[in-house]
Amino acid sequence: MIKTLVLPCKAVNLPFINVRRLNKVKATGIKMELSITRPDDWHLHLRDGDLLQAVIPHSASHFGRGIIMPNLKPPIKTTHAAVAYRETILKALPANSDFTPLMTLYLTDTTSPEEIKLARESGVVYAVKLYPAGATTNSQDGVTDLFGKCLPVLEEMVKQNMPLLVHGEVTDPKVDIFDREKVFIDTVLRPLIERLPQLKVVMEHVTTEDAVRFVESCKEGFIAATVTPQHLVLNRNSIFQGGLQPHNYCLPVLKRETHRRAIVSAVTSGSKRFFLGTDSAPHERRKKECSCGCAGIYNALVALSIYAKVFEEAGALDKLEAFMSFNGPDFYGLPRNTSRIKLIKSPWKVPQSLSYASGEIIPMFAGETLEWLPSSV
Ligand SMILES: NC(=O)N[C@@H](CC(=O)O)C(=O)O
Ligand SMILES: [Zn+2]
Ligand SMILES: [Zn+2]
Repeated sequence: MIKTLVLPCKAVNLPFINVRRLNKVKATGIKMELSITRPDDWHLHLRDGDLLQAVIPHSASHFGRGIIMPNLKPPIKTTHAAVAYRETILKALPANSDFTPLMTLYLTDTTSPEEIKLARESGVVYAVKLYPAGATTNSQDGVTDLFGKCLPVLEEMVKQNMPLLVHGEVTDPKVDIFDREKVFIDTVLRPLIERLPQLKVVMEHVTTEDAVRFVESCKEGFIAATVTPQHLVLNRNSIFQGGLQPHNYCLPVLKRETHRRAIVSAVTSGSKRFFLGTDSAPHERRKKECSCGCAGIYNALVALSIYAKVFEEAGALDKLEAFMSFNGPDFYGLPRNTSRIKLIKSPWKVPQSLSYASGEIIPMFAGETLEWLPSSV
């Protein structure tokens, strides 16, 4: 018998659901289903061109809204560009999708306070993204000196109540890659918050116990963090398991098991400071499987299944909905979604690869069987 743990749900269409499989589940009476408020993705790379067309149905089928990262080539540095990119995304959405892209601006050394006012007035830009120059994919135009170049902009962001989203790693090549998040907290984030305590900051894709402790130590409602599926289920061994695994390479790089456990404890504790941000970051296969592969894991297909598994294994399924669907909008001051989705405890196989016009994408956990199937209601 199927056991519904939460409340009744309205229909949503998820294109990759296999209805025959669903019927089989019901027929054989496999376990349970969860009904939860439709989640949002507070950290999403949708790219542009063919890749956008290929990936957008996956996110749009699961999520109500997505914070869209601005690290395109060229980056989305102005409100004008953000408005145009939003239009492109809306055009690429499947028919009948009501997915809402929440746009962001890419902070540079020369972003003006005026641009922040324009962003706020636009009504479609919800945050500004800090990429330390050289820290990650397409961050070349990022910030070289936050305190030296960006203080007037950050002060305007406080006035406009515009959150700063942070890729929290220093770029000094002398700092060990596994320590870059911790050093960033000590040398940039803590001083920033002391200087501008009213600034809202999201520490994106936290990967260490240090980051978890730091976020927990800050004032609730001002500092929060997104957490990816990969940093909840993989540790740094996964990058080297049986040979080099380019599809498990992302930034900030996966860390030790102790860090992974600290992140799991934090999110499953029920703290409001942590919320879902997949950091789904597609790259064409040849850009991952080459001598200098790109950082980024494509997890849009599997994210909800993985989050559910993590909360289930921690005995914290009752906290899953807040992490997925409440903490994010509450932090951003936006309404929670009103529609619902189901997660059904039923095995499903992740495709080996996804073909699209310019090549293929290898999804996270390609070819593996996962347990929780996101479903229409
Ligand atoms: N996370 C990643 O490894 N890559 C992201 C950039 C980012 O979020 O840092 C990308 O755009 O590919
Ligand atoms: Zn990042
Ligand atoms: Zn990202």
